Amino acid sequence: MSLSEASDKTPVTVLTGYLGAGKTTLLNRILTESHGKKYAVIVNEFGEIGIDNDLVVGADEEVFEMNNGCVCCTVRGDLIRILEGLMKRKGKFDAIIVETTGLADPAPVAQTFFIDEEVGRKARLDAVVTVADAKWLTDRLKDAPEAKNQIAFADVILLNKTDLVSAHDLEEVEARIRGINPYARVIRTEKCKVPLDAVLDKGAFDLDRILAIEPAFLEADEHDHDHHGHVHGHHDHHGHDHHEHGPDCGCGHDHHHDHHGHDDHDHAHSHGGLKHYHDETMQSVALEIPGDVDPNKFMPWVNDLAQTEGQNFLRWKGILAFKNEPRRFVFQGVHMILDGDLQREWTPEETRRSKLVFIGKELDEAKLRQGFEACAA
Ligand SMILES: Nc1nc2c(ncn2[C@@H]2O[C@H](COP(=O)(O)OP(=O)(O)OP(=O)(O)O)[C@@H](O)[C@H]2O)c(=O)[nH]1
Repeated sequence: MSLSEASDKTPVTVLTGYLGAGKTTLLNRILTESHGKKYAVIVNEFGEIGIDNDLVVGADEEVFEMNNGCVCCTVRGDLIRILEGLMKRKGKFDAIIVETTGLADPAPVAQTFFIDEEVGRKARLDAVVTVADAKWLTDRLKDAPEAKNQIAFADVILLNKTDLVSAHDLEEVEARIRGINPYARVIRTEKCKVPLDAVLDKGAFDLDRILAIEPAFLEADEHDHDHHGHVHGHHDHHGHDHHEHGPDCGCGHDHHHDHHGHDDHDHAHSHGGLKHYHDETMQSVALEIPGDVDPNKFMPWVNDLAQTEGQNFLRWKGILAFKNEPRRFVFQGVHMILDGDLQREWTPEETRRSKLVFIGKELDEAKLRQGFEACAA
């Protein structure tokens, strides 16, 4: 991970969600609303002729398609080429939206913005937005590992098609989402009707908000601390490979991360009406140091962590106070790929503190905490 400035990079929104959830509906909304901005749209149709292209409206926007191969390998190459082409014409648009296929794992798409130096200098991953189908999500969480990953991965989740379910069922499905990803902002929508500033240009993944609300949700459940990152010993690793290739394709992506849908034994707890589901295959850990960290300790620690544990981290993010640094260090990771920026200065009203959150599988909270605390300045 290297240090760079975030300021004038083009924001990129990665749009994901299961088949039929409403991604195209959202995209059309973004492109037709009068916002005075120009978006370049990259549509990834997984191994088929892109019909989404025809469905996307908006005369001014340019739509690029990527049609070939596994998103994790060949498509990353395609994406880099398209992005580099776009960057050469910088100034013609304000932001980039990448719509991923309903089946794609968003990780390799998100990682592209950290991995490729040229792309990373000019574009920044703004947020991963997942559209979830209120009617079908609960079923898909049982039978489609991709659906769960997309929820776990998200910064913003549109819980769409609210017109198709009862208020009770909506509560249920939102509680399931929260059990997988307590950090995403969940917005209930019909036909993806949402103020665009809720999904676009969130900046650093809405990190302030995430880290501010953070343990409040989790700690509502005082009787059971282990959902912070309890390591469950009975995961079924069926090793099903949902990609066309084996683990040695060299793309650095985790091809064996799909637990095989045996996760229907989530625990539900109820506290004052707020139902809690703890997803057994997806956990989150939030860590805080009430002060500065030493970058000379932190950087080697996270880089090492990325190598050794990165497979299990879907997303990790943080805001850190580095010793003798007036600016906040904002950091994000997708599996073993990391990115960090020195951003705005800490304001006089803010207490300098350092926070990290992890969303992933088999997180060893005690070990992560110990490692992070050893980085204190
Ligand atoms: N009832 C209802 N239908 C919706 C809503 N939002 C979208 N739809 C419909 O759901 C269908 C799928 O929506 P799309 O936007 O094409 O979904 P998608 O995620 O792009 O689908 P794929 O490209 O197949 O992955 C369309 O017929 C939409 O009109 C909603 O809030 N309520």
